[in-house]
Amino acid sequence: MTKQIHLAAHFPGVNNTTVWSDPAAGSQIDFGSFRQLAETAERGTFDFFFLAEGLRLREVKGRIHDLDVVGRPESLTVLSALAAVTTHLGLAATVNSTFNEPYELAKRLSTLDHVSNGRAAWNVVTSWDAFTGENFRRGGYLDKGDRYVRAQESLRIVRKLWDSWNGDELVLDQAAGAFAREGAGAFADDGAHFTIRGRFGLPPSPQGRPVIIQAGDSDEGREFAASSADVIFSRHGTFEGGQTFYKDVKSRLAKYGRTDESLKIMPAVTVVVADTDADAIEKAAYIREQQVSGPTALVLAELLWGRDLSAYDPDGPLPAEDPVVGSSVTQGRVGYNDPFPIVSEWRAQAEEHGWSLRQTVINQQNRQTFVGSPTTVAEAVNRHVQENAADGFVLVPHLTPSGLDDFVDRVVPLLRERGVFRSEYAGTTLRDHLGLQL
Ligand SMILES: Cc1cc2nc3c(=O)[nH]c(=O)nc-3n(C[C@H](O)[C@H](O)[C@H](O)COP(=O)(O)O)c2cc1C
Repeated sequence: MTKQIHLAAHFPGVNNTTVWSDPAAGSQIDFGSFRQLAETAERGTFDFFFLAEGLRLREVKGRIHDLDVVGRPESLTVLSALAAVTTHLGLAATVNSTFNEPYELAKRLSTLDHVSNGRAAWNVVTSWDAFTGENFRRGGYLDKGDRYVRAQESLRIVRKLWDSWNGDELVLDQAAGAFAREGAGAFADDGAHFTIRGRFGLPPSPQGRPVIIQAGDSDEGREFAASSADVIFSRHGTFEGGQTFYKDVKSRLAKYGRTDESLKIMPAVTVVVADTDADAIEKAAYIREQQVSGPTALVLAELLWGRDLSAYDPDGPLPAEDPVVGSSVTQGRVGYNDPFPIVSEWRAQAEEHGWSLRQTVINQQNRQTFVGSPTTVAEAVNRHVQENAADGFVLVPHLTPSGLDDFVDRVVPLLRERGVFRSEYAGTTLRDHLGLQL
C-alpha cells in the first residue's frame, strides 16, 4: 500500500543549522517571521509547525556560542498567536518535563488546543542537567536515570487531567443557576515525583488529548516513545540509519498493544533544492561553509573529542589525542556516548581526501539530507517513506523565514502529483492530519 507522507516545518534557531548572519536571513524573534514560515507551511498543507526549546544558551568556556540564536520567544505563547492567523496547520511546542509541573503543562497545552480548535502537540523533552537546572528555583536537577521516570509520570498525570472531564459536565442551566455538575475535573495522583489532587479547570479540548511527540534517542527514550508517544522527532534522517531506527522503534510497539500506524516517525532533515542536481550540490556546499565557521568547527570537534581544542587551528589537521567520554567542555549540549568509531571515521576520511579539521566537520557532520533538483528531492523523500526509513520529515531550513519556499513551491507539487501527499486538508485537527486515533 502506498504510504502518505507527513511533513512538518521547524522554525530555525537552535544549533549551527541556522545561518542567521546570511544577508537573506530575517528576524528570529519578530512575530512576522514565525507567521511567514507558518503561512508557507500551511500553503504546503504540512501536518504541523514545530518549535524547539533551549532553556539555557549554550556556552563554550563561559561565552555564548556564536552561532546560537539569542532571545528565543517562549513556544506556547508564539503558537497561540499563530493559532489566530492559521486555520489547519498543527502547532507543536517543545516543553521540558523536568522543569515543569504536570498541572501547568496540562493547562497550557489544553489551552492551545482550545484556541486552535484541535491543533496542539507537545514535544516532551527531558533535559536533566545541572547547567540547565541553575535557571530554576529548585536549583537542582535529576539524576540522568530519573529523566524518563519523571517524564513518564508527568505525561501520565497530564493525560489524567485531560481525561478528568467526560465532556457532559457543563450544564449551563440559567433558570436553575447551575453551571457545571459536581465532580467535574476531579483528580488525584500519588507518584514518585508528584503527589497532587484537586480539580482541573478546563473542559475537554477539541482533540481531547493533544498529540504527543518524543525526541530522545536513548534506549529509555525509545521505550518511552513506543509506550506513550504519537510521533517521534528523530535525528536518523539517512536512508540506512532511518530504516534501522524505524525497525527498532516499531518492533517495540506490540508489547504495548499498539499498531505500527499509531506512532509516526519523522526525522529532522535538511533540504537543498536548485534547478539542476549540479546547482544544488554547489549551493549545498556553500551553505555548509556558512554553517561551519572555524570557531564552530572547533566547538563541534570539542563535543566529539570531549576535550578543550582551542589551541588547534581549524584549518590544520585533526587532533591527535583520543576522545574522552563523559566530559562536556561545551555546556548545554549532549555529547557522544561512543565517540571512538566516529573519530576513526573522521580520521580515515580526512586522510583520504586531505581535509583539514574544518573541512572534515563540513563534510562528515553537516551534509544536508536531500540535495538536488525538485524531481530528485521528491523521489528521494518518497523513497525514504515508502521503504520505511521514515513516515515523514521535520524540515529544518537554514534561513528564517524564507527557508522552506523552494520546497513548498517546487517539491510539494511533485509529491502531490505522485499521490503521496495531500493537496488539501481532509480534516481539521492535527490528529486528523496524522491519521491518529485517540
Ligand atoms: C531530534 C532531536 C531534537 C531535540 N530537540 C530538543 C529541544 O528542542 N529541546 C530540548 O531541551 N531537548 C531536545 N532534544 C533532547 C531530547 O529530547 C532529550 O531530552 C535528550 O536527548 C535526553 O534524552 P535521551 O537520553 O533519550 O536522548 C532533542 C533530541 C533529538 C533527538
